[in-house]
Amino acid sequence: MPSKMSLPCTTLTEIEGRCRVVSELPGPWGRLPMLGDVLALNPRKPVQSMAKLSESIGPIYELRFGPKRMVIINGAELADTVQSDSQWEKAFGPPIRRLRMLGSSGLIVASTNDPQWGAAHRVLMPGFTRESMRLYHPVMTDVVSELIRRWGRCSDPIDVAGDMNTVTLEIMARAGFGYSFANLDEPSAGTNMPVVNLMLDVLRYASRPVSIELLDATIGRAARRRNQLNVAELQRLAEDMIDECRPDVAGAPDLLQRMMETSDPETRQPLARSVVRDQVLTFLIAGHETSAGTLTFALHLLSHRPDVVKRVRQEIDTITGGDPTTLAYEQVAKLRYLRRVVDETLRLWPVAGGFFRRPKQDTELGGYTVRRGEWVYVNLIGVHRDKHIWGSDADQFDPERFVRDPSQERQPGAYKPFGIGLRSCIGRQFALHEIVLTLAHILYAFDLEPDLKYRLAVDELVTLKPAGLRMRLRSRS
Ligand code: HEM
Repeated sequence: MPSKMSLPCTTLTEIEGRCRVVSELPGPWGRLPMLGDVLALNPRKPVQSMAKLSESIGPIYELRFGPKRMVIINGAELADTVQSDSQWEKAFGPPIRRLRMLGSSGLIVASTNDPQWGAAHRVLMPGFTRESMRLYHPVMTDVVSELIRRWGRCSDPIDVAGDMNTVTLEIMARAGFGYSFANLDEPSAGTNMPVVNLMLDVLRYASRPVSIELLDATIGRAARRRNQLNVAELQRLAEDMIDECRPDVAGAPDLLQRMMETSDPETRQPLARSVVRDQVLTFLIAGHETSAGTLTFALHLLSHRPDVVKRVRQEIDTITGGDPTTLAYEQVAKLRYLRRVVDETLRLWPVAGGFFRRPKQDTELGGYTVRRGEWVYVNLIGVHRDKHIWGSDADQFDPERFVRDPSQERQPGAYKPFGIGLRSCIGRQFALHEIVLTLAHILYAFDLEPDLKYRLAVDELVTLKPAGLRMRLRSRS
């Protein structure tokens, strides 16, 4: 029998006082000297290729890029292991790290130890309570109603992702910052809203492959310059919003008024203007792109499922008596079937893609050792389609999965579209309310006619989104 020392690919590790042999993590074929696993991933679709790789390698594997190792997990049980905030913390992978160019104290990109993150987090959290959500509801309704009126006059197929970006950005700006980019009722408020294009350009630059980043100093100079100009323009826009912010007299501050008028309850200090500006940009980008992607996926899936749309309309009839334009704040939470549709959409297409964690100490993950500080990427496509949890039809769209059955409680890590722990999404309730409300209005007003030639292709611009989806809408009235 060979000794432990002669076994290939093994290391010894001490875990919970037991000494055990742990195999080295598997990885993809074709690793290049120096460069590592660059050929294993489609650089334009890293999240989808990581999920694909897990089909051949297994739910846990490593990718190496130069000296850096990244552990990828694709299963619900493994995702469970990285939940604890006392043992794991947020890590910042390439696209999120690059978004620091917009402002380093933004909630998404700042480190948890950064005092600015703590201060902004504490000041903003009350902006997402039920009371605050109640204030955003009429604003959301106004914006969506404007879109419905414009679509009602439009006979051409619509650019779904473009219009969803417009509607969610406008909701974020009006509800969060008392600012309006456009009245969506106007014919000109179509898919080419300049600020949406500006943000998409910045996201495109942030999600460019590492291999292209190497060219920044040479042929990538022009792109870098354009990105700097885009970032400067967005920062100017955020400054304008701050300048235009008026004091809250009604005792119902929006997010911007809250940041301008409230001190950090812990330090009693107000937020610095630069910190406020970083949050405005963070919320404009994080608060619209993800919701827009989810709405776009939902409309794509629903356009092929008239049976589901029919049930959604029956539910709206029951709750509102047949007029969704009167949908009140409390009624949105009662649209339970529609909420299941949204949950299922986010299961199949978790628009954030995934998130990075790192252990605070050397630790065990799925029988392998992960060293303190090493990056672990939780690939949500893999986790949310884990057949051990979701069944052999995990790739199918079935909102019934989310009917609550206490006897079949899933493990906590199995469904995490909004992230984990302390650094999970602060805008979760905002997003769910806005998405359910928007879908209720759209599905009640229009029949969705899919382009039967369209095959779903998913772009990755930091977040996931259907590419080139167009759809014809038929007014039901
Ligand atoms: C369907 C829509 C959304 C999804 C799927 C989503 C998902 C996520 C995820 C996974 C994270 C954690 C990222 C990480 O760990 O690196 C996150 C963080 C965050 N999200 Fe969302 N999000 C959505 C909508 C929103 C909205 C509407 C807002 C604002 C109103 C928002 C604001 C934020 C912020 C500020 C953070 C950073 C929180 C922190 O670390 O302090 N998100 N989101």
